[in-house]
Amino acid sequence: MELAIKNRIALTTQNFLTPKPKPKVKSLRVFSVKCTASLSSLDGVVERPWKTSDARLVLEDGSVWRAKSFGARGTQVGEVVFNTSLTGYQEILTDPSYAGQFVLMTNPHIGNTGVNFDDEESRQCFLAGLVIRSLSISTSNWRCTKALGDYLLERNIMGIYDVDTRAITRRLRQDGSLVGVLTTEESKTDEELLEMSRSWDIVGIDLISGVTCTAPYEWVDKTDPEWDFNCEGRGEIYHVIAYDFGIKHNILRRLSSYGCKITVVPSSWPASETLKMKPDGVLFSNGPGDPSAVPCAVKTVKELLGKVPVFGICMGHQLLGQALGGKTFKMKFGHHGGNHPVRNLVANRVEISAQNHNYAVDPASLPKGVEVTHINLNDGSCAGLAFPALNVMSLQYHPEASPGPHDSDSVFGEFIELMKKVKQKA
Ligand SMILES: NC(=O)CC[C@H](N)C(=O)O
Repeated sequence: MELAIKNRIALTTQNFLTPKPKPKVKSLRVFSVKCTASLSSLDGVVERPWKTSDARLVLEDGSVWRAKSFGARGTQVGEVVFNTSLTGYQEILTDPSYAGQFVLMTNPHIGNTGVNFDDEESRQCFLAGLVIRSLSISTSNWRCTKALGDYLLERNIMGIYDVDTRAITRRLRQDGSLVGVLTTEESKTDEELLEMSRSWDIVGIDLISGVTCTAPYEWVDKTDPEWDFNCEGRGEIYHVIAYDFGIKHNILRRLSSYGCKITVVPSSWPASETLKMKPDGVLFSNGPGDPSAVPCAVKTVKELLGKVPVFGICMGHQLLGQALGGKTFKMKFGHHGGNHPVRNLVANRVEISAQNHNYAVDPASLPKGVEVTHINLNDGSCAGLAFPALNVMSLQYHPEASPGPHDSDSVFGEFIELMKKVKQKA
């Protein structure tokens, strides 16, 4: 590794990877975004043409953020994470890996392209809620079929806008991810909401069982030919069993475009049943929550190791890391966005990647023979693994993008090559 990169990693690793102590609450502090125009002299005479704040986000550090609600109403608890993607809010909203989390978008303008049916990444929105700075008052996109607010309302997801997302992001970077409670209920006091946020934790909870499919099914959809790339002329069919820990549809579309016949199975599907189906390869998908809270999934992964080529993405990578004997840990505020530089040590190139995770595999905990194939250049964390002796490959991030750059798409081709090599040997 070049010295400049090594130094950069040494500098940043300490900041980003240290565990977070519970924040101390001195007193509740209220923050609200000021209106840019004022009708104060006319107050009480005319109705304000804009909505006034009707929601609060109370963080476990005692900060109270006044906001305006859109989408569903009620009270919801979750972990607040920030996402730096400039586009693709609908794919983010439907990524099951966000279950239990509020996604705060750092891009201040959200909603301008509305939503459409084709950009869904799963059957529903599993996230706790959406936090944005400014909600677009109109939608302007030829693919739009619905406005964002109506979509969230229909899916019973809370959203807030006119919040100082920049200030919250700085706080999360400083203190680490924070639990928060979002409410539109006036009757709940700030103290009650603070108490609620401090008595909930995302660590140690199995969130996979709430998002996985209930029965196996065949996946048939490919990437729309108009938008396909990288995989022309691959006619050969490989049968892949995809474990659904909260799988994003674009993983399935890309595998299918690359020439795979896919059977998606629930997270609890026994390894023995998978082996009976004689697949050419197994995919372990992305998924929400703490990877060390799902020992059953790790057991399944372990039982398949060495018997069939396997590819893990995000949660799948973390489960593989554990199955190989390693440990995962919670990061300070994780990686969420479409602009993460990763060094691919095998191809010796840098790829800009889409990421969404709060946990990582500790490379020091891995046994001999396991290779770190990719590293995140922002903080030096492990972004990919391989164990060639057992035909294992994995990425901590999202080669399927959706949303995000496509630099790492060719990894699906590498999985095909791995399956081909093993099949030819058999
Ligand atoms: N996208 C994912 O699979 C996320 C994995 C895991 N839930 C994490 O936050 O690290």
